[in-house]
Amino acid sequence: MSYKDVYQGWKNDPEGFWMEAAQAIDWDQAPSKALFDKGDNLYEWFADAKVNTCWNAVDRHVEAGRGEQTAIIYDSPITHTKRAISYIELRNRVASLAGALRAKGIEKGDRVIIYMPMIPEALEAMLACARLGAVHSVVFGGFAANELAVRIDDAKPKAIIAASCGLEPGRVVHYKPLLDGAIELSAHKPDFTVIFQREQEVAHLEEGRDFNWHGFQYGVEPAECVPVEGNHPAYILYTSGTTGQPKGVIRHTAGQLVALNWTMKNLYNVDPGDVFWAASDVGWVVGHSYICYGPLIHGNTTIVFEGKPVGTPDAGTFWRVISEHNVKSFFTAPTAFRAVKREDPTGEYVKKYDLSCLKQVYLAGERADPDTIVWAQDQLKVPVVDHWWQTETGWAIAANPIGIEELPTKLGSPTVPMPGYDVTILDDAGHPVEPGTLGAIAIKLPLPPGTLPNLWNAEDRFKKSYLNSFPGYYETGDAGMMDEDGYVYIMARTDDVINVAGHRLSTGAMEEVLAGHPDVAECAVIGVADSLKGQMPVGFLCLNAGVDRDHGDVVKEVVKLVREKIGPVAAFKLAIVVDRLPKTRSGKILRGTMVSIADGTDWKMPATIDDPAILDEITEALQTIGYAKG
Ligand SMILES: CCC(=O)SCCNC(=O)CCNC(=O)[C@H](O)C(C)(C)COP(=O)(O)OP(=O)(O)OC[C@H]1O[C@@H](n2cnc3c(N)ncnc32)[C@H](O)[C@@H]1OP(=O)(O)O
Repeated sequence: MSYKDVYQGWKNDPEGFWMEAAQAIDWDQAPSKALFDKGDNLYEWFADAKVNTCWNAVDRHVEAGRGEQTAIIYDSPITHTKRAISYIELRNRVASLAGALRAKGIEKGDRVIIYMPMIPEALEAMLACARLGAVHSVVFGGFAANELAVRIDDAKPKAIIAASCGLEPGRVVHYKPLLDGAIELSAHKPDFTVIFQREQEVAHLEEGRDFNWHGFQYGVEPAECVPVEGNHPAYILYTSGTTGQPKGVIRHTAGQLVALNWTMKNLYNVDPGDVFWAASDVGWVVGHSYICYGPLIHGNTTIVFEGKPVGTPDAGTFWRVISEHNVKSFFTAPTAFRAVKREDPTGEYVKKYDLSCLKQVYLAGERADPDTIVWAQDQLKVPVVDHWWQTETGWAIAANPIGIEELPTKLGSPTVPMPGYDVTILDDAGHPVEPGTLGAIAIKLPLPPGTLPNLWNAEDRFKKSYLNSFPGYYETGDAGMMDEDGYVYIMARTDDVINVAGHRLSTGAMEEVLAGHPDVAECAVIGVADSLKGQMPVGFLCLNAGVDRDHGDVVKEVVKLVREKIGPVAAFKLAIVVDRLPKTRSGKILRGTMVSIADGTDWKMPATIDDPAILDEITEALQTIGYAKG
């Protein structure tokens, strides 16, 4: 069948399409129907089913006689470690961990925060929660204690599972002190923590609160898989919004199982037993969907890679891993390829490895620039698929569905909508626009299985953020267009969220930190174009009257403050002191115009600007740090 047939098949009978896809899942109680309309534009999928994620991701493969197949390959160039874990080992390890969590009181519905680096134990912790029906919330290791505390207060976890440390090139990330700091800062206190002690740093455990990963499993009864309702939350994953308070995206159990399983063949073109590698982090949605759940549900081998595209030890690391572990489909962020390309533009490292196993490459997390795609195509000689999705959707909105049919690539486009997504471009008044016309990218409701049904404890915010602007549609927050062939083009965000090295960050959250500096009266943060990371944040600071300190010192202090409060992942390194910020007459800061000036792209004087002279001041200030060169 062609893509067109499959997409049309879904359009003709959406529920039939997903009921058929649902047959690939082992149900404790099969769903009576696919879609449940909850009213008020809220929908759930397979809500009346009973099912367990861990059973589908682990146990069923053992039951089917594939227990000896490798489930997880751990490859850590940082620690010079490689390890393979079979499905049977994974089942035993997860059942034991889940048993220990249960013995300490964790039950279905309890929240468990996971704060771990890229080690197999992070996946085991996720799966152990899934086994019990506990709702995990993984927090990325590059976030600081304050961000962890915000998530603890929102999710109210009964337990936190963490590692003693993470390892970044050249430095140890001291997770345990960060965790202790977060618990100190948060109003909600977990009952207990479980610490995986890494040999690179053994952390102090607080008697009665902190338990050793191995020790607390001693003598416990392994836990069986607990069937949960189809609409039971599998996890909460926090993502940046326009303010410092992150949004807790909920993923329902059954929808995730059905949708991710469908994508593994139809989009990523792998069969059970094939090796699939997503070089991301468990702290991001890619890590949830395509390091942990998708490949395991589908019976693939997944890779947990603890390293970087360059420097661990060189720009050939990706190719070594692909060749050594027989990777068939590889998923990474454009920023990672840009880093490799910068060090090895002519692909000398590529030539050192036999990459005949590699059949296709997938890029996501940020817009893939044509240069990077062409470079990857030339070097790797396989299809390079840019695809577009979001933390909210959990899987691709638009892609080239290679497992169905390889469509022609159009550089700059992540190709076409996937079944389940009725993508529409709307004007400001909410009317669909003609092909080739720029507008807000919206998706006609209902969204497909596996996407967010709501935000954790924040239904009003969910409606305000996604549903209210265009009634009957999900607002993606991206602007773009579709061409005559139905190809989607993503051009920009419609809000103040920026994307730095594939990490979605809130400029609003950074502004909240800058505004907390005692010498700062007013501030703005924008994302400027960066040839490596896509975008980089730049802060503008207006100091309080009477402050005559060295501007360089204030800048150093705010840079440190953002690292301490949000974390190194914010990559906030640039700030400038200015006298005034450009605003409209109603007081709105003209961030978009500031971005155009910084990037040297065309811009028009905003009709509502209060004082045009301020834009000259901003231009001069940006030139002092190497931007706005025209
Ligand atoms: C499709 C749906 C989605 O969008 S899901 C999100 C998809 N995004 C991704 O998968 C992210 C892709 N990006 C990456 O993997 C990395 O940025 C790559 C390309 C590997 C580069 O890494 P790196 O060189 O560390 O740069 P960076 O900008 O990521 O890091 C900035 C600073 O943060 C630090 N950091 C990073 N990760 C961690 C971590 N897990 N724990 C602690 N710290 C971390 C880095 O060390 C770096 O720190 P520093 O400022 O250099 O001191």
